[in-house]
Amino acid sequence: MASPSRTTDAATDPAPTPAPIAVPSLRARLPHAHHHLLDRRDTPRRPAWWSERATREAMDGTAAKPETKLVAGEAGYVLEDVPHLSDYLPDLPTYSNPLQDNPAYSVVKQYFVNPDDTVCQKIVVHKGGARGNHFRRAGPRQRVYFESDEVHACIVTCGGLCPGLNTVIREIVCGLSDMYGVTKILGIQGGYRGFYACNTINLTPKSVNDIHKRGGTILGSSRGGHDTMKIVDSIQDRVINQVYVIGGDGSQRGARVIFEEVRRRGLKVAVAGIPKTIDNDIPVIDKSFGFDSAVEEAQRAINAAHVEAESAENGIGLVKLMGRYSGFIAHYATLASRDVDCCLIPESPFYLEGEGGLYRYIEKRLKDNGHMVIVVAEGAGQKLFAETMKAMGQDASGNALLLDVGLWLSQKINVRLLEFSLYLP
Ligand SMILES: Nc1ncnc2c1ncn2[C@@H]1O[C@H](COP(=O)(O)OP(=O)(O)O)[C@@H](O)[C@H]1O
Ligand SMILES: O=P(O)(O)OC[C@H]1O[C@](O)(COP(=O)(O)O)[C@@H](O)[C@@H]1O
Repeated sequence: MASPSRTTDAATDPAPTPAPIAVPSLRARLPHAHHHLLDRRDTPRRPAWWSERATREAMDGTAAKPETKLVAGEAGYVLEDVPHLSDYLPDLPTYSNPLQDNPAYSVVKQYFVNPDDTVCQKIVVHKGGARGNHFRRAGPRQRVYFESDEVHACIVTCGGLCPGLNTVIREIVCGLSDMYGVTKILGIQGGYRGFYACNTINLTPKSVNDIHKRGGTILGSSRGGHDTMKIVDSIQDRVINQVYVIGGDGSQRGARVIFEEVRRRGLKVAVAGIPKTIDNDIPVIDKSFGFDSAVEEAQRAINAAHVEAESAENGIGLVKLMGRYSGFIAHYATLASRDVDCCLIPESPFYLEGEGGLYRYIEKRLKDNGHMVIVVAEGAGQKLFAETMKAMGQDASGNALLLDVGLWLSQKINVRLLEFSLYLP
């Protein structure tokens, strides 16, 4: 996507010499927690969200087909339901929700989520059309399946980092403790392998009080190491009955197989997945946590690139942002910043040469404006150079590692600029 051109009188200036592309190194300037936005090659490999790998696997035909719990209704209504304890333990007793003792309870009209509430996949439908796919609405129910003093919960964070992980951990601990009267909450350290290979820590509202001010996850995270049997053995040995998994698509697939094993063993263990993606590429939910921070931080990088580009004749600021398979961070940061001339995202293929190509556009912007800022999402243009560079392989969780579009593009543009300088007016 290219933003509208800004016109200046730069074109009337004497022919400037092309400046090298400024790829601002903001690592030193940004708070530690945000370095990954710019270049995270030296940080633990980050995840791919379900839409990424699921899409890829669906395309390669390698996707496992888990059984989906479908409930058909009238007029084409289909509920894609969540697997639940009561599917295989039908006679479980239920209890009234302790939230009824919450001071807020009496003053709010519709306090609990109606068990039949669903969220529809498509907002826009035709009046005569089918009602389409729906999903179970999340939120507190009037009746619950655990008594407060029976609950032994655990929390694990897996896969890539995302701003807000500690806030989510804190909210689970404080919510369980203060609102549901739960006293036993374990933190599993180091991701899935922590169930069988690491220590656990007791989590209390006091111990998590300040953690939301820190980046990363206080529990640590990891890729790979999902040994379902060992994990469920550990859950059984520790008499855990609620498992909260905070993580991306890989983590949620892991949570699903844990639940399938729990079901196979007939255990009364609830497994809850809290979706994490910095990319905000999950349909149905309003916004994924961490996305706003990412966009905000990205704008700082763009701003710095703009300052550098503006200070050099024919300066180009090239900012590589996160986004393997989705350009939301790049796109939103571009729209918010107003300093970006061109935004390249994975969803929209681009090419270099010829009419409508990137080179022509760069030449025009430099002629018109004397400098420009390009934002490129990490996954943009991969097809363009995949053949000329060596494939990078996979990370420990099986996510494909991407080639560095930032480096490739800056080299390409630098070479082109040298040629371009030959025929600048
Ligand atoms: N299909 C799967 N089955 C079981 N575990 C999985 C699966 N895919 C990923 N995992 C596990 O989930 C964890 C996180 O996955 P990863 O892809 O690294 O990050 P993310 O959850 O952020 O996508 C890893 O420990 C990985 O081993
Ligand atoms: O650590 P890596 O492999 O460079 O991961 C980078 C990729 O992970 C992502 O951040 C996705 O992670 P999420 O799990 O937060 O959605 C992409 O946007 C990004 O391009």
